[in-house]
Amino acid sequence: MAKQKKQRYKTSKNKKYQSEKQNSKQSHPRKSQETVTPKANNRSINKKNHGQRKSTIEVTCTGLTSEGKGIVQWEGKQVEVAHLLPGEKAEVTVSKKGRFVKMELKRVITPSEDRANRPLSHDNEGVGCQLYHMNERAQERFKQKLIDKQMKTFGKPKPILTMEQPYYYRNKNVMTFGLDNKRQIISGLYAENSHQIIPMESSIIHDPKADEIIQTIKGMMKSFKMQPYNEDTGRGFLRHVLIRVGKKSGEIMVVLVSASSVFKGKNNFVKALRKTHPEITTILLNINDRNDSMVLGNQEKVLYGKGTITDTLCGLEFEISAKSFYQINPVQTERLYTRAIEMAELTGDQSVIDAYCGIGTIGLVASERADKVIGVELNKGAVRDAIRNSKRNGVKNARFYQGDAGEFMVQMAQRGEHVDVVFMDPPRSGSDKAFLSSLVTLKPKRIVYISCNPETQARDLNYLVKNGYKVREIQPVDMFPQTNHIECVAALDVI
Ligand SMILES: C[S@@+](CC[C@H](N)C(=O)[O-])C[C@H]1O[C@@H](n2cnc3c(N)ncnc32)[C@H](O)[C@@H]1O
Repeated sequence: MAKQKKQRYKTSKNKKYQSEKQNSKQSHPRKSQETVTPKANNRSINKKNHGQRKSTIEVTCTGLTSEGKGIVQWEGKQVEVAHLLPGEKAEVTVSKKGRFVKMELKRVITPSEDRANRPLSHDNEGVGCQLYHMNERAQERFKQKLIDKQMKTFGKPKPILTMEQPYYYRNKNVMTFGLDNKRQIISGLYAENSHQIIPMESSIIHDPKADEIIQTIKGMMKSFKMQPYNEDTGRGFLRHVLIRVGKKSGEIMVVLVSASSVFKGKNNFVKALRKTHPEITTILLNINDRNDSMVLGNQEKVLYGKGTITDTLCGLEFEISAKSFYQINPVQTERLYTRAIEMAELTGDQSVIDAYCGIGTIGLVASERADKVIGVELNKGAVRDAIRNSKRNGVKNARFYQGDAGEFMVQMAQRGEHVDVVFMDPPRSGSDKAFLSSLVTLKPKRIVYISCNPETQARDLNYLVKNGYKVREIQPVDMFPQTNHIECVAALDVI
């Protein structure tokens, strides 16, 4: 049954992009035949005036930033150009505002061998994918180089675990709704560092069914007289739609994020949406009347179904609420957890902590090789999910606690508790002093540190290395192909 449901997702789009590893011998159809006489300097082609100075120039890319943007030297300045690769010659538009220079890629004249075999911008499908323009081998090299550099003081990291089919992998989509300047409803992602919505109908990393449901909702809004929310005026209803897909179970959750709890025509809307998409298993209304950049608010109403979805990971079943953290790439998550648990060298008689445990995934998967597991997590709903997941999978040796992981560790250290192995998987900001200092006081034999931000991970590893640990192994995992994000696991042993 689950297999049947999963196969429904295999639309023609899934077939559009095949792994480049399978096609590596193909020629590069995008290689331009144009020849351009090399110039010593980046030169100006034409100039327009629109209040601010804007012109088109020809440039050569000399390197990459750590975010994967091309570097161009221009008028004594180093300027970043998104989607440009080292060695490439290209036409870019330049605009200047005071001392600030902005360049946007117009046309690549001489493409690099590292360029991916796809159009520069195809219906905005690469929005949010900073490495959309790089082929798979180049992405692998780029990420390996970054992680090698970031971790060099701790030893040489292992080769990054890349994904066989690095497309349509996300199990969660969040799209923002608004009006364009013709007052037409649009859905898309915010542009970098702004709240301007870039409309997009599909993405090379989204689940195609989730993208399809979002387009259906956008199409329904007019007939239901549902207005998108306007952040400036505070008027309108629909802010975002969040979709979660159980890639193995086939279950689908739709969360309508609104600015108010008054949802006129709610029953008919739900009925019409389910009629078009009978595959949706639950629909929720989340009310977010805040002014910050958080997508979800605190209030939640279940409009249809049980309010959660279930999915299978590493052979266990997990129930997931709308607000709980759940890794977005399940294929690579299984590889990440498998490596992390291997690196922990569990023997079955150890006492294990799963810090920042979310819905309990790592701890529950590791539980069969541990004497006992203690999980700690800040998000109340996620802890509820973890306890439910423990029961659901018949795990008897795991306990989950709600609270700040740092405070929890301080209390454990004060009580002088014994811990053998600690898994820690903090948010992007990394861990804090309270957590780290109590960790070294508890002195587990082994620490396995999982992180989606190598910069804060390196900072925290540095603290642990200065306080009695040595790094034994570092394993990067490509959890986020096409983007510049990297996941990394480090195993440390007490000295
Ligand atoms: C990167 S996620 C990892 C979750 C889980 N380990 C997994 O693999 O799904 C980080 C988790 O830390 C939680 N968190 C954030 N700050 C925390 C804190 N101070 N104490 C405990 N948990 C926290 C978040 O709610 C989130 O569930």
